[in-house]
Amino acid sequence: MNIGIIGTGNIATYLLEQVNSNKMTNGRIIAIFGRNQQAGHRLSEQFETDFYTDLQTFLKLPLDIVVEAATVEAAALHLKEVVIHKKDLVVSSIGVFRDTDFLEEVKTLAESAGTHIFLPSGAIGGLDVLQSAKAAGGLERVQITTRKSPASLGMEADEEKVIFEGTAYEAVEQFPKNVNVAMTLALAGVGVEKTKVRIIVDPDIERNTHSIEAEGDFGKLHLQVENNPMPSNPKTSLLAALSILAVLQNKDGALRIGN
Ligand SMILES: NC(=O)C1=CN([C@@H]2O[C@H](COP(=O)(O)OP(=O)(O)OC[C@H]3O[C@@H](n4cnc5c(N)ncnc54)[C@H](OP(=O)(O)O)[C@@H]3O)[C@@H](O)[C@H]2O)C=CC1
Ligand SMILES: O=C([O-])CC(=O)C(=O)O
Repeated sequence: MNIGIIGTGNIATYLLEQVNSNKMTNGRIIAIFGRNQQAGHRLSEQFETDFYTDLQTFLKLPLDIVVEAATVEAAALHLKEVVIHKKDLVVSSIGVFRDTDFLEEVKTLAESAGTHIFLPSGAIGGLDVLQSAKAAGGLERVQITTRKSPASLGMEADEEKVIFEGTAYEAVEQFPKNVNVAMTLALAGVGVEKTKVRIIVDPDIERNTHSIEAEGDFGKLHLQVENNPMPSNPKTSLLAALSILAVLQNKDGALRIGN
């Protein structure tokens, strides 16, 4: 499997280490696309991969799958092109699908190109439960409370404080680098308007903590993940990078676990 990555930051570097150096999948990252020349050339040398600043040249390579690990803005600019070039796609900046028309466009393009779009579970879990719970309708309520340190939220704070309460749609607009998880939850469950989000800054915690509650005909879900942040970007949890690695490991497997 030939893998390409969009982005030259924290998740991209982690995947290069695990895939190219530690051989944790049966594929190889043969190319990265980015705008940061310095980081791109450094990664290219360190992990024996090619670096491109021109998307069209990158997408002409024999890539089987492209992992977007950049930003919501970069995803909005580049995802459609990836699918038009008939590549499978893994999206990290899932907040981009807050624009549900854009999601429908990318999905329709993938259907006609015969490719697949993977939305990893990222820094949370429970998406299997939500999808099962709504399979016959009957999922009523979904809420996520995200608690992060001031460093993870990129702000100053001396005491615990609720800094946001609203819908997933509003949360992703205001915190595009911190609550992609709210968007993933919304897509798996009851949508961007009905998914409720609370964000708390807490100077006493070190882990990025996401608590999910859901209720419906199936019963109730309570799930809490306490994620270690990544050293090179404390906004991002290690589990988010691991979930992309797991997608790459499992994508072509004969056995599927979970719905
Ligand atoms: N789904 C989930 O659960 C989670 C998703 N995420 C999301 O994953 C994404 C990657 O995270 P992470 O690696 O930690 O972030 P980083 O900030 O470490 O890296 C982002 C990279 O994107 C690059 N970039 C920005 N704009 C563009 C562009 N227009 N074209 C090409 N490259 C661009 C940056 O380059 P430059 O140096 O030039 O700025 C940088 O290399 C983020 O959107 C993050 O919010 C994170 C955690 C959980
Ligand atoms: O990594 C996390 O804990 C969550 C995150 O940043 C996001 O969803 O964007």
